[in-house]
Amino acid sequence: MNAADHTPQVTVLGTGSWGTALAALLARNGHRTLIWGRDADQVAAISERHENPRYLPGVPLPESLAATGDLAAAVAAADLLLVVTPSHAFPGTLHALAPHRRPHCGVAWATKGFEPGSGRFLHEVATEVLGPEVPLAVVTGPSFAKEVAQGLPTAVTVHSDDEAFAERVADLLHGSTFRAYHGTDIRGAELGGAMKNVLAVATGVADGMELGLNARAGLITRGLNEIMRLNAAIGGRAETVMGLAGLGDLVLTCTGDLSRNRRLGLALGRGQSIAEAVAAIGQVVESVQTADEVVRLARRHELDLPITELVHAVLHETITPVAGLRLLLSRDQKPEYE
Ligand SMILES: NC(=O)C1=CN([C@@H]2O[C@H](COP(=O)(O)OP(=O)(O)OC[C@H]3O[C@@H](n4cnc5c(N)ncnc54)[C@H](OP(=O)(O)O)[C@@H]3O)[C@@H](O)[C@H]2O)C=CC1
Ligand SMILES: O=C(CO)COP(=O)(O)O
Repeated sequence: MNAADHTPQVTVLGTGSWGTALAALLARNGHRTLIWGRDADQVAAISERHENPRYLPGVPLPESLAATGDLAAAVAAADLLLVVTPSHAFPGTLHALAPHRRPHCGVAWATKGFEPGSGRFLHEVATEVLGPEVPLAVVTGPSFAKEVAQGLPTAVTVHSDDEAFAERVADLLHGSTFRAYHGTDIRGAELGGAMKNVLAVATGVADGMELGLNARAGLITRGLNEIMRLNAAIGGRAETVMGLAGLGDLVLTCTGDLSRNRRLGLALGRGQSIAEAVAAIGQVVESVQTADEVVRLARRHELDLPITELVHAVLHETITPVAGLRLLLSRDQKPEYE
């Protein structure tokens, strides 16, 4: 965004619930905003009816929000790109945008997760695909798309190795009901956003089994401990875990029924199958893939993360939720902090 002679053009990639909510926010903040989606019907609905009936039904979108199905043109027009496709589509989205990106255009993403199959952080994927000179940032924190789209108060955080870029992205998002903080711990911020999705399945399972509020609080707190330990191992900052990207998003996702990851856990705790539950949710449920990658990362660092391991085993159907929680409760007594 080096163009002093025009207001910056922001292109959001992904017409799912979060991409649409963020694009609407940017447009309402007065920025020239274009959203790209792969589904022609969704693009037409956003352009013509100012609604995304598939992902945010009933929520009016600003008329100033433009939509397109032409990825090359959408990227070529952008001074800032905001990628909001799911983690499984993230590497493909970056490869698709790379040839069309203008040299000054930084890339941010609001995707939560890791590269499937390798466990690489998304900023590592982005650096490899785009090169080390491109400013990169992650937008993360406790933020249900529906509430943001409805204009309800929300706080997020934007992290980048390039502090000025993090601040610029946060500036574009910040508004009267949307507080955007910024920081420079991209690893810790990405880790928190990914891990909370896995831990939300565990609290969902416990709540689905009606194990009570004590169990829920215990799981959230011990889950936080798992984020703290893995975060220390990967070189993230401790304060990131205690902030919006860690504790904030963990609490939201473990307790809020708008969470798809929590809802997956609730369904499993009530005896439904994973396939049934995911189909009923009808949107991306990142934990299904992220659990594999967190376990891979933890094992690489020789860390024992029992709640994460339990969710991983439940999602692979190698243990039932009931047997898994019994196993968790029967673990040896130990100090609270190691
Ligand atoms: N929803 C929320 O409240 C929040 C979500 N996030 C994160 O944002 C990311 C996106 O999630 P969200 O918007 O909620 O997901 P949704 O399930 O609401 O939407 C997913 C969107 O991604 C599109 N998509 C899927 N695969 C591809 C692909 N290969 N290329 C292009 N587009 C693709 C889908 O298109 P199609 O309809 O054609 O399948 C759909 O538009 C996730 O990582 C999530 O964790 C973060 C914070 C809040
Ligand atoms: O990341 C989110 C809120 O911050 C959305 O959580 P779910 O993907 O579980 O719905």
